[in-house]
Amino acid sequence: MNPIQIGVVMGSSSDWDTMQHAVAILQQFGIAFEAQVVSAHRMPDDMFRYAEAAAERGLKAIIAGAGGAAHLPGMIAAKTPVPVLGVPVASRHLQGVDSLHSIVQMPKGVPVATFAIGNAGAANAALFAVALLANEDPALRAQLNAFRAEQTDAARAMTLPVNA
Ligand SMILES: Nc1c(C(=O)O)ncn1[C@@H]1O[C@H](COP(=O)(O)O)[C@@H](O)[C@H]1O
Repeated sequence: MNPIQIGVVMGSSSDWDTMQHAVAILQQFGIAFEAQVVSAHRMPDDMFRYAEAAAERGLKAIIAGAGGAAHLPGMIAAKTPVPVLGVPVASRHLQGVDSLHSIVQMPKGVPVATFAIGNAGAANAALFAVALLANEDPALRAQLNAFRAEQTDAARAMTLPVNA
């Protein structure tokens, strides 16, 4: 079996609706990944252990999704040199603006690559992880190029009611 390359973590199982879009992309590209709930707030010791072990375990990137006071991506980034891709999950009361601000406003020196709120952000975080891996993997690069070409064809084929 291929060693796990990408870790997907989220603060709660309630984030799955969003984070499944990251997982779907990783599956589509055949990336070996793991997905689990790890909360900085509710299970800080587990979160520290996960982050501390990530580099040695060979993870190439960690996609971390959380909502509200979304400290998970930043706290993981504080404990590992492995690149952390943060996904703001839409929150019930503030629609994810709180999540976005919590993730994006990291202090200088501890970066988290921050994506858009919600499903598209989750998918893009996974595509970004694929792009990172593709730097060292020509077959994966070809797969990514094919994905992009399909997307271009689909956009070119778009029609509008006014032209029908
Ligand atoms: N932001 C965090 C963290 C964290 O950052 O450690 N742990 C849980 N949460 C978030 O709390 C929200 C509500 O969680 P529940 O639905 O379990 O109450 C979720 O979006 C989760 O990411």
